[in-house]
Amino acid sequence: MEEKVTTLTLRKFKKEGRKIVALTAYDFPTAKILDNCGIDMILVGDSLGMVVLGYQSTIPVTMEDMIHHTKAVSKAVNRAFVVADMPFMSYHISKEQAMTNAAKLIAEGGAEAIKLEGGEEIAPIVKAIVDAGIPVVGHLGLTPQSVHQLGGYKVQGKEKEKAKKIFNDAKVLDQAGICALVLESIPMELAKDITENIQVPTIGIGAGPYCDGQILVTHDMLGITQGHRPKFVKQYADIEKIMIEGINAYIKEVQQGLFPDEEHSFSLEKRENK
Ligand SMILES: Nc1nc(=O)c2c([nH]1)NC[C@@H]1CN(c3ccc(C(=O)N[C@@H](CCC(=O)O)C(=O)O)cc3)CN21
Ligand SMILES: CC(C)C(=O)C(=O)O
Ligand SMILES: [Mg+2]
Repeated sequence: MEEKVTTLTLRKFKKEGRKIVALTAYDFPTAKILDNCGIDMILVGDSLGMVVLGYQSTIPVTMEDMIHHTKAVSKAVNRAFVVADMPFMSYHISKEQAMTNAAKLIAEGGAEAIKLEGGEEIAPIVKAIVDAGIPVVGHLGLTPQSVHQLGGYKVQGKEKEKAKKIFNDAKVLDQAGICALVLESIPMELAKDITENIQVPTIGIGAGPYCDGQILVTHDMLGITQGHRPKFVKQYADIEKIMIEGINAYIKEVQQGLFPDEEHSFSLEKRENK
């Protein structure tokens, strides 16, 4: 197995121009498969709410949800860098609350870093968490926890002034000590500019090819997302089709009395049955 991925590895990858490959996971088997494939970073995203809990946004996701799923993921992972999203309003009320919640995701959840959304306005909180010894990943551009303020899941930073603000936020977060920065749904030119002007690696999602790494929601790229899939997603497999085939075959065999057969049943006589 390749060496454990740490914050130092991420920095080294950026320097060497080796792309950082990231995906999301919310459960033990998925995390195990991603880790065995050699994915560099696994994010327990609050997209959990939309992808596996059936919510309309990431806003209802709680600290309890995040700890629960982070535990499952961290138990599965040997090599990848495990990052957990801080959920909506878990880092805004006070520095103390933010630090307590970050600590829970690390100590109880087993994450190695936490991610939070926002720029300059949350930089003091980022710095406090980093100073406490917890690696922090930033997240700029389309920040889904602010969906109501943004007026929908729209591309951010298209206007010159907005782009300037995002660039400045990236610089401020870099200064505050983040270990990586997620850039979501921004023009590729802006992502390139940020990537070339901060010290830590950028991880893009809908942010073009010039980022130091890429992330997607695993359910989107494997084709099991129910409902809307963002435009920036490329689908690499159709797992839903495979699931439907398997489930339909099972339904048919049970209805026709073909399953279970002798091979999958126990009997008093045949001792070799497991
Ligand atoms: N399944 C899923 N995939 C994700 O990537 C994802 C989530 N859920 N939930 C949390 C956030 C929300 N994200 C989203 C959600 C929707 C769009 C979206 O619908 N975008 C429009 C583009 C709008 C525009 O042109 O400005 C699209 O049509 O894709 C984008 C990102 C990304 N994250
Ligand atoms: C889309 C990624 C970056 C995320 O924040 C999530 O999965 O929650
Ligand atoms: Mg998120």
